[in-house]
Amino acid sequence: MTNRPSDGLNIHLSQQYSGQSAFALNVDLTLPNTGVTALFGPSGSGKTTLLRCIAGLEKNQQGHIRLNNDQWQDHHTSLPTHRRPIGYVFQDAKLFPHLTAQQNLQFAIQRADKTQTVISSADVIRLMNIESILSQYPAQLSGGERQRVAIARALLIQPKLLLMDEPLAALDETLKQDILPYLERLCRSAKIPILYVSHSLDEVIRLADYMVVLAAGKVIEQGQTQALLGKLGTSFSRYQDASVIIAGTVNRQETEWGLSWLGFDGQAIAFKQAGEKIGDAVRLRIQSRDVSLSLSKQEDSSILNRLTVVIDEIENDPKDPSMTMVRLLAGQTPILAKITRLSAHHLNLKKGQIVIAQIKSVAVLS
Ligand SMILES: Nc1ncnc2c1ncn2[C@@H]1O[C@H](COP(=O)(O)OP(=O)(O)OP(=O)(O)O)[C@@H](O)[C@H]1O
Repeated sequence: MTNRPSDGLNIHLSQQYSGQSAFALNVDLTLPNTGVTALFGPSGSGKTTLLRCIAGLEKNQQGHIRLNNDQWQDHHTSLPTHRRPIGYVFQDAKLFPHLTAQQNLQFAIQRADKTQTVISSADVIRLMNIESILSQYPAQLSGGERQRVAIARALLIQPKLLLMDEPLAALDETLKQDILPYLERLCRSAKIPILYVSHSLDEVIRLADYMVVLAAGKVIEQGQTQALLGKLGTSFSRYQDASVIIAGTVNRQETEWGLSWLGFDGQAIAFKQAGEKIGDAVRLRIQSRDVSLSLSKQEDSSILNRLTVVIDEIENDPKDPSMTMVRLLAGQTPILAKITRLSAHHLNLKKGQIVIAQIKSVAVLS
């Protein structure tokens, strides 16, 4: 195989562990060179191993890794970890315990690639909101604060690629919710690609532009987050909380009722106000179990959101004979509705049919 220079992160890797686990990682991926790519998959599917290979931390890894035109590894050579321009954030913060937060950051600044500035110290401190804790030692910080310092430290290395391995996994639910907005701001503003390992569909939906799903060391699904979540027959469409993302612009507000409307693909959907203004770009999460279907607009229903949609595909749930998933298109935007097979039969639902999607509840993502 010939390797042509290309944009993005190009990973062609195999790594084998012998012994009891006998695990093999085999991936061939070209990932976007901006935005967040989530590595998703069950425990033991190889997500951490893949990150470690990219970082050059695994022995015996075979293949090539290239970011844009920089070759980190090929069949002949492999850059040692310290020469790969990466920032790495682990589950637990791994700060130096004998150094203050400020000194931990200073350590990164000294090691930084002086030829490029991804982010300034001032910006990172503001983005992670750590100004007031800089003089503290790690033991004096909460888990969430430690993790924010660890993320800042990884960025101040001025990496060309940021690797994040379940950065929220060690935090309780409240701390997770506290730190997610910082991560969101970072992910939206960073000019470098971020590879983000997570078990949590919620995190992935909020943060990732692109997704790669691993199972038993192989890539089983990949694509733009919005498109992949809106597909049938994937691991996501069979999730208990299968969801889609609707992205659009706020075009109406009724503050008296505490509601905003998101315009997308010629339609509008109401959601609970969450501080957004007219003209803001917002993404909403819609769970398939919150979508019901009717053949006509029921004006006497309490449900506000009634979208005119076309049935694109119908799939019976292979694990639950009572349920059916229906893929709908609102313009070009896919929406999934999880309904009973009996209802689908009674309504005689067919591909191409125009129906009304009634959406009960909508979560604001950003
Ligand atoms: N040093 C090692 N020696 C032998 N087997 C290993 C080694 N490191 C990882 N493995 C095996 O490789 C497989 C993949 O592990 P990995 O940690 O990459 O999975 P993961 O998807 O990140 O899992 P989790 O979500 O639980 O962190 C597992 O079966 C694991 O036991």
